[in-house]
Amino acid sequence: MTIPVVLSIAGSDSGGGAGIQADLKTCQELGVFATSAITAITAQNTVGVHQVKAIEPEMVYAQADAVLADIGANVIKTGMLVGEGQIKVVSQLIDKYTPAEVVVDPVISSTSGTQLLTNEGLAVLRKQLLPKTTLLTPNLPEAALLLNQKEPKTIAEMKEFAIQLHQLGPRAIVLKGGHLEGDAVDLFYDGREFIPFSAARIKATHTHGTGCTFAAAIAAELAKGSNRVNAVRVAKAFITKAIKYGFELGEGKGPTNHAAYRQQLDKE
Ligand SMILES: Nc1ncnc2c1ncn2[C@@H]1O[C@H](COP(=O)(O)OP(=O)(O)OP(=O)(O)O)[C@@H](O)[C@H]1O
Ligand SMILES: Cc1ncc(COP(=O)(O)O)c(N)n1
Repeated sequence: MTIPVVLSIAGSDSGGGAGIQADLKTCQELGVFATSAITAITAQNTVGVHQVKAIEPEMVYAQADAVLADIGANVIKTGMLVGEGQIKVVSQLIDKYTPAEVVVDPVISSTSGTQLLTNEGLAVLRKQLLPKTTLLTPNLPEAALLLNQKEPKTIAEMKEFAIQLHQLGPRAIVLKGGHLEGDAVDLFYDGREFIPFSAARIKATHTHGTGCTFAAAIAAELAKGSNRVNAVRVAKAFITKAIKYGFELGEGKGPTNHAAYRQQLDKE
Protein backbone atom coordinates (compact mmCIF):
# COMPACT_ATOMS: atom_id res chain seq x y z
CA MET A 1 0.00 0.00 0.00
CA THR A 2 1.28 3.46 -0.80
CA ILE A 3 0.31 6.88 0.52
CA PRO A 4 1.15 10.52 -0.37
CA VAL A 5 3.72 12.16 1.89
CA VAL A 6 4.16 15.66 3.32
CA LEU A 7 7.33 16.69 5.13
CA SER A 8 6.57 19.39 7.68
CA ILE A 9 9.50 21.56 8.73
CA ALA A 10 8.15 23.46 11.73
CA GLY A 11 8.26 24.09 15.46
CA SER A 12 6.83 21.91 18.19
CA ASP A 13 3.88 23.41 20.10
CA SER A 14 3.66 21.80 23.52
CA GLY A 15 0.03 22.99 23.58
CA GLY A 16 -0.76 20.57 20.75
CA GLY A 17 -2.84 22.96 18.62
CA ALA A 18 -0.31 24.64 16.29
CA GLY A 19 3.07 23.86 14.71
CA ILE A 20 4.19 20.29 14.02
CA GLN A 21 1.37 18.87 16.13
CA ALA A 22 -1.27 20.64 13.99
CA ASP A 23 0.45 19.54 10.79
CA LEU A 24 0.66 15.86 11.76
CA LYS A 25 -2.98 15.75 12.87
CA THR A 26 -4.22 17.54 9.77
CA CYS A 27 -2.33 15.27 7.37
CA GLN A 28 -3.56 12.19 9.21
CA GLU A 29 -7.15 13.43 8.99
CA LEU A 30 -6.80 13.96 5.23
CA GLY A 31 -5.25 10.56 4.53
CA VAL A 32 -1.67 11.71 4.03
CA PHE A 33 1.49 10.43 5.75
CA ALA A 34 3.44 13.20 7.46
CA THR A 35 7.10 13.24 8.41
CA SER A 36 8.70 16.06 10.37
CA ALA A 37 11.84 18.11 10.90
CA ILE A 38 11.58 20.12 14.10
CA THR A 39 12.98 23.66 13.99
CA ALA A 40 12.26 24.72 17.57
CA ILE A 41 10.82 23.44 20.79
CA THR A 42 8.35 25.89 22.21
CA ALA A 43 6.97 25.84 25.72
CA GLN A 44 3.54 27.29 25.08
CA ASN A 45 -0.10 26.89 25.98
CA THR A 46 -3.38 28.49 24.96
CA VAL A 47 -2.39 31.75 26.64
CA GLY A 48 1.11 32.36 25.36
CA VAL A 49 4.63 31.28 24.48
CA HIS A 50 6.81 30.82 27.58
CA GLN A 51 10.10 29.73 26.01
CA VAL A 52 11.55 28.94 22.60
CA LYS A 53 14.60 26.74 22.03
CA ALA A 54 15.80 26.79 18.45
CA ILE A 55 17.32 23.65 16.96
CA GLU A 56 20.69 24.08 15.19
CA PRO A 57 20.33 24.44 11.40
CA GLU A 58 22.54 21.33 10.87
CA MET A 59 20.10 19.27 12.91
CA VAL A 60 17.12 20.62 10.98
CA TYR A 61 18.93 19.65 7.79
CA ALA A 62 19.80 16.20 9.18
CA GLN A 63 16.18 15.41 10.11
CA ALA A 64 14.82 16.47 6.74
CA ASP A 65 17.66 14.88 4.76
CA ALA A 66 17.15 11.55 6.56
CA VAL A 67 13.47 11.31 5.67
CA LEU A 68 13.70 12.82 2.19
CA ALA A 69 16.54 10.48 1.15
CA ASP A 70 14.61 7.45 2.35
CA ILE A 71 10.86 8.15 2.32
CA GLY A 72 10.72 11.14 -0.04
CA ALA A 73 7.94 13.73 0.00
CA ASN A 74 5.38 14.95 -2.51
CA VAL A 75 5.23 18.27 -0.70
CA ILE A 76 7.48 20.17 1.71
CA LYS A 77 5.57 22.46 4.06
CA THR A 78 7.33 24.96 6.28
CA GLY A 79 6.00 26.66 9.40
CA MET A 80 8.06 28.31 12.13
CA LEU A 81 11.65 28.83 10.95
CA VAL A 82 14.01 30.45 13.43
CA GLY A 83 16.75 32.60 11.94
CA GLU A 84 18.61 32.82 8.69
CA GLY A 85 20.63 29.60 9.19
CA GLN A 86 17.48 27.45 9.22
CA ILE A 87 16.03 29.21 6.19
CA LYS A 88 19.25 28.63 4.27
CA VAL A 89 19.22 24.88 4.95
CA VAL A 90 15.55 24.63 3.94
CA SER A 91 16.46 26.34 0.70
CA GLN A 92 19.31 23.81 0.16
CA LEU A 93 16.96 20.91 0.84
CA ILE A 94 14.49 22.19 -1.77
CA ASP A 95 17.31 22.43 -4.33
CA LYS A 96 18.51 18.91 -3.51
CA TYR A 97 15.14 17.12 -3.55
CA THR A 98 13.03 19.35 -5.84
CA PRO A 99 9.60 18.51 -4.37
CA ALA A 100 6.62 19.14 -6.66
CA GLU A 101 5.16 21.68 -4.27
CA VAL A 102 6.62 23.86 -1.51
CA VAL A 103 4.04 25.38 0.82
CA VAL A 104 5.48 28.18 2.94
CA ASP A 105 3.46 29.43 5.90
CA PRO A 106 5.57 32.43 6.95
CA VAL A 107 5.10 32.12 10.71
CA ILE A 108 6.43 35.44 11.94
CA SER A 109 4.54 35.85 15.20
CA SER A 110 2.13 33.73 17.25
CA THR A 111 -1.57 34.51 17.73
CA SER A 112 -0.67 35.63 21.24
CA GLY A 113 1.76 38.21 19.80
CA THR A 114 5.21 36.69 20.39
CA GLN A 115 7.62 37.33 17.48
CA LEU A 116 8.82 33.91 16.25
CA LEU A 117 11.12 34.98 13.39
CA THR A 118 14.01 37.46 13.68
CA ASN A 119 14.29 40.46 11.33
CA GLU A 120 17.41 38.97 9.70
CA GLY A 121 15.43 35.77 9.18
CA LEU A 122 12.67 37.75 7.50
CA ALA A 123 15.14 39.21 5.00
CA VAL A 124 16.58 35.77 4.10
CA LEU A 125 13.07 34.33 3.82
CA ARG A 126 12.19 37.04 1.33
CA LYS A 127 15.35 36.60 -0.73
CA GLN A 128 16.03 32.84 -0.61
CA LEU A 129 12.83 30.97 0.18
CA LEU A 130 10.06 32.93 -1.54
CA PRO A 131 11.48 32.37 -5.06
CA LYS A 132 11.34 28.59 -4.38
CA THR A 133 7.84 28.67 -2.92
CA THR A 134 4.92 27.30 -4.93
CA LEU A 135 2.23 28.44 -2.46
CA LEU A 136 2.70 31.15 0.17
CA THR A 137 0.09 31.51 2.93
CA PRO A 138 0.64 34.75 4.89
CA ASN A 139 -1.94 36.34 7.17
CA LEU A 140 -2.37 40.10 6.86
CA PRO A 141 0.19 41.11 9.53
CA GLU A 142 2.74 38.70 8.02
CA ALA A 143 2.10 40.03 4.51
CA ALA A 144 2.55 43.58 5.81
CA LEU A 145 5.92 42.64 7.35
CA LEU A 146 7.05 40.87 4.17
CA LEU A 147 6.21 43.95 2.09
CA ASN A 148 7.18 46.50 4.71
CA GLN A 149 3.81 48.23 4.37
CA LYS A 150 0.70 48.87 6.45
CA GLU A 151 -1.84 46.05 6.72
CA PRO A 152 -4.55 46.01 4.05
CA LYS A 153 -8.07 46.81 5.24
CA THR A 154 -10.19 45.98 2.21
CA ILE A 155 -10.38 43.25 -0.45
CA ALA A 156 -9.12 45.78 -3.04
CA GLU A 157 -6.04 46.42 -0.89
CA MET A 158 -5.60 42.66 -0.41
CA LYS A 159 -5.50 42.27 -4.21
CA GLU A 160 -2.77 44.88 -4.45
CA PHE A 161 -0.82 43.04 -1.72
CA ALA A 162 -1.23 39.71 -3.50
CA ILE A 163 0.25 41.19 -6.69
CA GLN A 164 3.24 42.56 -4.78
CA LEU A 165 3.78 39.30 -2.88
CA HIS A 166 3.68 37.41 -6.18
CA GLN A 167 6.49 39.63 -7.44
CA LEU A 168 8.69 38.33 -4.60
CA GLY A 169 8.73 34.95 -6.35
CA PRO A 170 6.10 32.47 -5.10
CA ARG A 171 4.12 30.75 -7.85
CA ALA A 172 0.87 31.40 -5.96
CA ILE A 173 -0.35 33.18 -2.83
CA VAL A 174 -3.25 32.69 -0.45
CA LEU A 175 -3.56 35.90 1.52
CA LYS A 176 -5.55 34.98 4.63
CA GLY A 177 -8.15 37.52 5.66
CA GLY A 178 -8.90 35.94 9.03
CA HIS A 179 -7.79 39.17 10.70
CA LEU A 180 -10.20 41.43 8.75
CA GLU A 181 -13.70 42.24 9.97
CA GLY A 182 -16.71 40.65 8.30
CA ASP A 183 -16.60 37.31 6.50
CA ALA A 184 -13.34 35.34 6.63
CA VAL A 185 -12.14 35.93 3.06
CA ASP A 186 -8.88 34.45 1.79
CA LEU A 187 -7.61 35.65 -1.56
CA PHE A 188 -5.85 33.25 -3.95
CA TYR A 189 -3.65 34.74 -6.68
CA ASP A 190 -1.34 32.95 -9.09
CA GLY A 191 -0.33 35.78 -11.40
CA ARG A 192 -3.37 35.16 -13.62
CA GLU A 193 -6.54 35.17 -11.58
CA PHE A 194 -7.85 36.20 -8.18
CA ILE A 195 -10.09 33.66 -6.49
CA PRO A 196 -11.71 34.62 -3.17
CA PHE A 197 -12.48 31.82 -0.70
CA SER A 198 -15.04 33.04 1.77
CA ALA A 199 -16.68 31.62 4.89
CA ALA A 200 -19.02 33.28 7.36
CA ARG A 201 -17.01 34.53 10.33
CA ILE A 202 -17.44 32.20 13.28
CA LYS A 203 -17.66 33.83 16.69
CA ALA A 204 -14.92 31.68 18.09
CA THR A 205 -12.20 32.16 20.64
CA HIS A 206 -10.61 28.77 19.97
CA THR A 207 -8.39 29.72 17.06
CA HIS A 208 -4.95 28.62 18.25
CA GLY A 209 -3.21 27.05 15.28
CA THR A 210 -5.64 28.08 12.52
CA GLY A 211 -2.86 29.27 10.25
CA CYS A 212 -0.77 26.09 10.63
CA THR A 213 -3.80 23.86 10.16
CA PHE A 214 -4.97 25.68 7.03
CA ALA A 215 -1.52 25.50 5.38
CA ALA A 216 -1.10 21.83 6.36
CA ALA A 217 -4.48 20.98 4.81
CA ILE A 218 -3.39 22.69 1.58
CA ALA A 219 -0.13 20.71 1.63
CA ALA A 220 -1.99 17.44 2.24
CA GLU A 221 -4.39 18.03 -0.66
CA LEU A 222 -1.52 18.98 -2.97
CA ALA A 223 0.28 15.77 -1.98
CA LYS A 224 -2.81 13.80 -3.03
CA GLY A 225 -2.58 15.39 -6.47
CA SER A 226 -5.08 18.26 -6.26
CA ASN A 227 -4.31 21.42 -8.14
CA ARG A 228 -3.62 24.54 -6.07
CA VAL A 229 -7.11 26.01 -6.33
CA ASN A 230 -8.83 22.78 -5.32
CA ALA A 231 -6.35 22.23 -2.51
CA VAL A 232 -7.21 25.65 -1.07
CA ARG A 233 -10.95 24.93 -1.47
CA VAL A 234 -10.71 21.74 0.64
CA ALA A 235 -8.41 23.42 3.18
CA LYS A 236 -10.92 26.25 3.62
CA ALA A 237 -13.70 23.75 4.38
CA PHE A 238 -11.34 21.88 6.73
CA ILE A 239 -10.32 24.95 8.76
CA THR A 240 -13.86 26.35 8.91
CA LYS A 241 -15.12 23.12 10.51
CA ALA A 242 -12.08 22.92 12.78
CA ILE A 243 -12.78 26.45 14.08
CA LYS A 244 -16.53 25.90 14.40
CA TYR A 245 -16.02 22.83 16.58
CA GLY A 246 -12.88 24.13 18.37
CA PHE A 247 -12.08 22.82 21.83
CA GLU A 248 -12.68 24.77 25.03
CA LEU A 249 -9.34 23.86 26.50
CA GLY A 250 -7.12 26.11 28.59
CA GLU A 251 -7.62 29.69 29.75
CA GLY A 252 -6.72 31.38 26.45
CA LYS A 253 -7.36 30.60 22.78
CA GLY A 254 -8.05 26.88 22.66
CA PRO A 255 -7.04 24.57 19.81
CA THR A 256 -9.16 23.90 16.74
CA ASN A 257 -10.80 20.53 16.19
CA HIS A 258 -8.79 18.72 13.53
CA ALA A 259 -11.25 15.83 13.38
CA ALA A 260 -14.39 17.92 12.70
CA TYR A 261 -14.06 17.84 8.88
CA ARG A 262 -13.67 14.05 8.68
CA GLN A 263 -16.41 13.48 11.24
CA GLN A 264 -18.82 15.66 9.22
CA LEU A 265 -20.10 17.13 12.49
CA ASP A 266 -22.61 19.45 10.75
CA LYS A 267 -24.55 16.48 9.46
CA GLU A 268 -25.35 15.09 12.91
N1 LIG B 1 -13.36 33.56 13.16
C1 LIG B 1 -13.16 32.90 12.00
N2 LIG B 1 -14.19 32.35 11.33
C2 LIG B 1 -14.01 31.69 10.17
N3 LIG B 1 -12.80 31.52 9.60
C3 LIG B 1 -11.72 32.04 10.22
C4 LIG B 1 -11.84 32.77 11.45
N4 LIG B 1 -10.59 33.15 11.84
C5 LIG B 1 -9.74 32.70 10.90
N5 LIG B 1 -10.41 32.05 9.91
C6 LIG B 1 -9.82 31.39 8.76
O1 LIG B 1 -8.79 30.54 9.24
C7 LIG B 1 -7.71 30.47 8.31
C8 LIG B 1 -6.44 30.95 9.01
O2 LIG B 1 -6.46 32.35 8.96
P1 LIG B 1 -5.79 33.35 9.96
O3 LIG B 1 -5.81 34.69 9.32
O4 LIG B 1 -6.41 33.20 11.31
O5 LIG B 1 -4.34 32.73 9.96
P2 LIG B 1 -3.22 33.01 10.95
O6 LIG B 1 -3.31 34.41 11.42
O7 LIG B 1 -1.96 32.54 10.33
O8 LIG B 1 -3.58 32.09 12.15
P3 LIG B 1 -3.51 32.57 13.65
O9 LIG B 1 -4.60 33.60 13.81
O10 LIG B 1 -3.77 31.31 14.40
O11 LIG B 1 -2.14 33.12 13.81
C9 LIG B 1 -8.15 31.33 7.13
O12 LIG B 1 -8.81 30.51 6.19
C10 LIG B 1 -9.11 32.31 7.79
O13 LIG B 1 -10.00 32.89 6.86
C1 LIG C 1 5.41 26.06 17.10
C2 LIG C 1 4.44 27.07 16.59
N1 LIG C 1 4.33 27.26 15.26
C3 LIG C 1 3.45 28.16 14.80
C4 LIG C 1 2.66 28.89 15.66
C5 LIG C 1 1.68 29.91 15.13
O1 LIG C 1 0.44 29.36 15.26
P1 LIG C 1 -0.87 30.22 15.23
O2 LIG C 1 -0.47 31.61 14.82
O3 LIG C 1 -1.68 29.56 14.15
O4 LIG C 1 -1.42 30.17 16.60
C6 LIG C 1 2.78 28.66 17.02
N2 LIG C 1 2.02 29.33 17.91
N3 LIG C 1 3.68 27.73 17.47
